[in-house]
Amino acid sequence: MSDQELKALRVRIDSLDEKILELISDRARCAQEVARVKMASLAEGEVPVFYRPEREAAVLKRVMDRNKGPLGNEEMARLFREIMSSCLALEQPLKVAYLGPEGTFTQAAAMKHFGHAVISRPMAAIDEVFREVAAGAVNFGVVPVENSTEGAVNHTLDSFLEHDMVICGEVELRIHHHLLVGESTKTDSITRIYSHAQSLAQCRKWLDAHYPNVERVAVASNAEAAKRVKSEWNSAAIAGDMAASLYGLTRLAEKIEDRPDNSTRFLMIGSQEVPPTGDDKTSIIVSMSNKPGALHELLVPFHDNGIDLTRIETRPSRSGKWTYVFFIDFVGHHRDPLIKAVLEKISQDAVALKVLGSYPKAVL
Ligand SMILES: O=C(O)C(=O)C[C@]1(C(=O)O)C=C[C@@H](O)C=C1
Repeated sequence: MSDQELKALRVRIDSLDEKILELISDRARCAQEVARVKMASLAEGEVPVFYRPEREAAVLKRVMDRNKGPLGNEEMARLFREIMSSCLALEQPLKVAYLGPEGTFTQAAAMKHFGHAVISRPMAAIDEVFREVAAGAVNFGVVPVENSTEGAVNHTLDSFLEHDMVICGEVELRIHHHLLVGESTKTDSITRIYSHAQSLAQCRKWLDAHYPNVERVAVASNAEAAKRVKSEWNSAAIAGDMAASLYGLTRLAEKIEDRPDNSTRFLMIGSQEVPPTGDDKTSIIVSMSNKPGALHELLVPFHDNGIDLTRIETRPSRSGKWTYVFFIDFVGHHRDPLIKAVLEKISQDAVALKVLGSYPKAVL
């Protein structure tokens, strides 16, 4: 390519950037107008709802449907995700609590869902995220709920039994783990590997093969593991990209998770009900009386009405010895007439039924 050609292409890029800049500014002004309309149409004593997950899901889907490339759908949606995040921040800067410290996968999930224009607050434990949301100190919380290799995150499920929360979104993240070391680590003298217990479990086979005799130390989070190795010459950490760059660590080995499709699902929790989008999921908690056939009785209405169950998890109820509650996720919104009828049928047989929320299926 000649210098002349390169110059001409850059002139074109500059002119396109100017147009994009103008269009983004136009869009941002529109969002400001939306905020004004939302404020003007409030009834007496009503609180404005600026964040609209159902609309955001529709915007991202529309972008993906219309995208002709060469950028991929995910890439394009990510760019629009950030534009929308900045537009919303003009209306109302969202405060989001997540399972910290900084650099965790939960932080990455929060950014993937809300974009980077939110005010984010790391919390030391899952229960603290719930409490922060319940206290109204933040608008939303982000917590992990299940991993494709290791299963349910029980702390999260149990927290739903203790707090009244509405689930208003979900996001899935591919989890890649790396073996990380600090500048002063002597890589041939590693005697200790730190990580969160779930991550150590997700890399068990790799560790057995490569570091069979090295002590595995479970710590509160992967980011905490990364922080520790920075100052220790004989240890390594298992953590992801965010923690690696946050603490300036080097990847001794990349993508060491045992299963290449290792993913974690995260939930957005708050107090806001989300209207139907036509492509939703619902989460409920049900407790049945402790008698034979109770689970069968619970599942029949779903089967009879062709409702797609995406997950079922059992946890001790905490209100009696050997009594259990079921956490169930299924496709549909609790306001859909068919789902309404099924939930009514179940509540006739159940000891208790609580809808945790209906929310758009993860778009990104
Ligand atoms: O449509 C709205 O209600 C808006 O506030 C605009 C907008 C956007 O930028 O598209 C911004 C924030 C909402 O969460 C959804 C969409």
